[in-house]
Amino acid sequence: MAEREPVVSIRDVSKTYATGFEALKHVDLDIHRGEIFALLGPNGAGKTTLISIVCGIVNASSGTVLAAGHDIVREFRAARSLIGLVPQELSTDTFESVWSTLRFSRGLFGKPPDDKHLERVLRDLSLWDKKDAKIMTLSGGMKRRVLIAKALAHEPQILFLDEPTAGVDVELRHDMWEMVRRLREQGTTIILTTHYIEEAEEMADRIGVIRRGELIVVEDKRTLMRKLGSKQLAIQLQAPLDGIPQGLSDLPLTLSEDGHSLVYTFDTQADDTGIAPLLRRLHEQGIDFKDLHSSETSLEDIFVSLVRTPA
Ligand SMILES: Nc1ncnc2c1ncn2[C@@H]1O[C@H](COP(=O)(O)OP(=O)(O)OP(=O)(O)O)[C@@H](O)[C@H]1O
Repeated sequence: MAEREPVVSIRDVSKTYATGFEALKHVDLDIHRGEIFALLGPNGAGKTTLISIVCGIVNASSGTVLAAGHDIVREFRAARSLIGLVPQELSTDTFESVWSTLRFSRGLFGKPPDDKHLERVLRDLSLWDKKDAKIMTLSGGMKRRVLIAKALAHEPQILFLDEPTAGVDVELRHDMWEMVRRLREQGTTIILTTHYIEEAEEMADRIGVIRRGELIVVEDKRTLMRKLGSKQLAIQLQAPLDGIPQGLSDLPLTLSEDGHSLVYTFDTQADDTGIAPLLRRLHEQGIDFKDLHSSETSLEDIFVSLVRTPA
C-alpha cells in the first residue's frame, strides 16, 4: 500500500491570466506518493493550468508547490527532473527519430544514457519497431505513444497525464492503463486529468473535482462512490410535520422545508435497504403517506450537478 506522504504539495495556488481571467482560486492539494489521482472537471475548469503550474510551464500568481520537497520555482531543475508530463497535444512534428528524441529527452533532465531503460519503455508501448522512424511519419496514435515514452525517458517519480484518452483508440487506451498500473506498482505517482467520470472511476485511487478554478471535492474513490451510489426515497406525507419525530431520529431522514415530505437516503449496495422497517416505523408513529418516490444519485448525476454552471 502507498505511503501517505505527499509527493506533491500544492498550497493556496491561484492563477490569474494576463487577460484578467481567474483560472485557479486558492487550490490546496496533497498528492500521496504512489497513488493514482484523477483531477476531474469539465472543459476550462483549470485542470491543465494546475498541472502546468506544477510542471513549471505556467507561473502561479500566488501560492507554493513542492514536488518531493523541492519548491517548483526556487528549485526548478530538481523538481522538474522528478516529473514526467504527457501533454494533450503533440507540440512538434519533428524529423527526428523516435530513438534520438527519447535519448535527447532523457539527457535534458541530466540523466546519464540508459538504452536498456529506453528499450523497455518503447517495448511496453509497442513502439520498439518504430524506434528509427521519424516522428512526423507516424500515425496520430503512434505519436501519442511517443509522447508517453518521452515523458518516461528520464524515469520520473511523478507522472502527469493530461486528458490521456481524449481521441485515443481502444488499443492505446488499454495499453495506457496497463502501463499506468505497472508504473504505480513500481512506485510512480500518477496524476491524470479527465472529464470522463468513468475514467476517474476506473483508474484512480482518489478523485479531485475541479470546477471554475476551485477544487470542490477531494475524496478517496471508494468513499466517493459509496456516497454517490446512494438512493433517496421521498415520502410524500398526508399531513405536514414540524420536525423529525423523536422516535425516528436514529434514521437517515431529512424533512423538506415545507414539512410535506421526508427524504430517506440509503445505500444501493447494501444487502438491506431498511425501507421495510422504515415504513413500519412510520406506521407505528401514526405518520401516513400518500406517495413514495425513489431517485438515484449516481456519480454521474452528482458530478453533473457539481459542475453545472448556472445559466
Ligand atoms: N494563456 C491563457 N490566457 C488566458 N486564459 C487562459 C489561458 N490559458 C487558459 N486560459 C483559460 O483558463 C481556463 C482554464 O483552462 P485550462 O486549460 O486550465 O482548463 P482545463 O480544465 O484543462 O480544460 P480542458 O479540459 O479544456 O483542457 C479556461 O477558461 C481557459 O480559457
